[in-house]
Amino acid sequence: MKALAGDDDAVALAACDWDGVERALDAHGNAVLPGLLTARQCAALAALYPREEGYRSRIVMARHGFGRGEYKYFAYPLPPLLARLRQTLYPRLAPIANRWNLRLGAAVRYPAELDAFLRRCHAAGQTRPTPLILEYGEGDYNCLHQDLYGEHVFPLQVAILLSQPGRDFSGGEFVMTGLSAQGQYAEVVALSQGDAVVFTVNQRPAPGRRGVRTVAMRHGVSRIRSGRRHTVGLIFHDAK
Ligand SMILES: O=C(O)CCC(=O)C(=O)O
Ligand SMILES: [Fe+2]
Repeated sequence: MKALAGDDDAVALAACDWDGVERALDAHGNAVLPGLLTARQCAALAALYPREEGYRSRIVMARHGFGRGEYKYFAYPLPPLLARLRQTLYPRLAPIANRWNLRLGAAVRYPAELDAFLRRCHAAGQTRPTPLILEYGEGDYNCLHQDLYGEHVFPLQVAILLSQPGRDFSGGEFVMTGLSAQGQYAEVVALSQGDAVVFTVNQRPAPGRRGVRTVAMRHGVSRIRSGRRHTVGLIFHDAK
């Protein structure tokens, strides 16, 4: 077996400025992990899209009112790189998720390891894997949404841009909105190929006039102006 520590993504994760990530998540509800994947890893993942095997379902977004474009949910076992990233990202994010719940007055606490959290999901009937790969062509977009799949929700998720902006596609920006008592705002998260964005699934705490304010977040993708854009999404809770 290839040594975990020798893999590019493990090195990239270890090199991340996790204090900076935590500060950005607290301030904005999203944070970029630059260069999480190499161009070669991105290309290898994007090349999985047209394959028949390895998936549990394919969703044509326009059929469900989700926007335009399509995506596929991976089946278990996940591609090894994605399984490893889901396993190694989770323990970095669980302490942040727990601190957020404390501030929001939510009783749920997340175990330190992904396997323990997935056992909780599976016991509640959330057994279907949620990691996914998306493909957008010219004119496609992803409506603002929240990836909630049942009672158990891990409050942070990750998306990785596999395509190179300017070369493979134009437009197609990752966007987030936040809604609170202080109004609604929108944010564009600039990503390069191989960058990951960690972002709020549902609600996040923010400083308010009287203590903590709850900000309800949604994410989506603006219209692809030209070319083709692929992303991978890592959601930590499984689906019913
Ligand atoms: O394509 C994107 O950048 C966003 C995909 C998405 O909605 C997700 O990963 O949950
Ligand atoms: Fe999503």
